[in-house]
Amino acid sequence: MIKERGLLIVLSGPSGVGKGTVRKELFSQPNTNYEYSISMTTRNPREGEVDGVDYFFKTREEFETLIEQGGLLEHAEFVGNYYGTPLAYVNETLDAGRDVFLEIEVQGAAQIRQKAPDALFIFLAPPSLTELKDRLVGRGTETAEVIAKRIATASEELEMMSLYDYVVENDEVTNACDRINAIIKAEHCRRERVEKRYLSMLRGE
Ligand SMILES: Nc1ncnc2c1ncn2[C@@H]1O[C@H](COP(=O)(O)OP(=O)(O)OP(=O)(O)O)[C@@H](O)[C@H]1O
Ligand SMILES: Nc1nc2c(ncn2[C@@H]2O[C@H](COP(=O)(O)O)[C@@H](O)[C@H]2O)c(=O)[nH]1
Repeated sequence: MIKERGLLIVLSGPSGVGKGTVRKELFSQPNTNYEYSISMTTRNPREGEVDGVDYFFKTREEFETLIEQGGLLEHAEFVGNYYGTPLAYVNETLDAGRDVFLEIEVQGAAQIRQKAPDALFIFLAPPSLTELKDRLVGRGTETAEVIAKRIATASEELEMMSLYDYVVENDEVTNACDRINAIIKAEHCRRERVEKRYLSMLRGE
């Protein structure tokens, strides 16, 4: 029997909305049934960030070589730094029948929409623009200049919301996680139904 390929789950949304916070909460839950794909970036590590855990930190030269070699499923330049998803890890994990969870910005998500339209696309939205700004400033990890650039980019990012399968408001982290888990569960049920229908059609039933 052919092993069913895993589901590619893409969580995206503007900088500061809480993607990382929600993702960490999802992965801390006992029954999490998907694998996190660690991204590559040329950004400098923040205090406490660990290479190979939070990101694979690369130089621009290393990153550009990876692009040339076709080693990335998607990549984007975001506020002066490259970010990208390693292709081999995603393919190997999906081929093994495991779901893969990506936490990426919107340009990368749009590339995946082209390459893997059967992925599940979830947009994490802020309760308001003011709250988004407050979260970005409150995190305190970027300079005022970088925060301003990220906020300026956020308006364009919010315009991409309608291209997603689902929009989840991140009002409270636990609520957002419950909604995301419910969406993933529903998507699995939907795929099972489609597969059953297809198989019974093949059998001429
Ligand atoms: N539901 C929430 N309510 C209040 N604060 C939140 C919520 N979710 C996240 N935050 C806070 O907002 C800030 C930004 O969150 P986080 O770093 O997870 O965002 P992000 O979308 O991953 O950002 P980036 O795209 O820049 O990496 C953090 O200080 C986090 O603690
Ligand atoms: N297109 C991609 N975007 C990614 C990836 N990994 C993270 N990100 C997104 O970049 C911004 C900035 O991240 P930060 O850690 O500097 O705050 C944020 O929206 C991330 O979600 C990736 O592989 N590809």
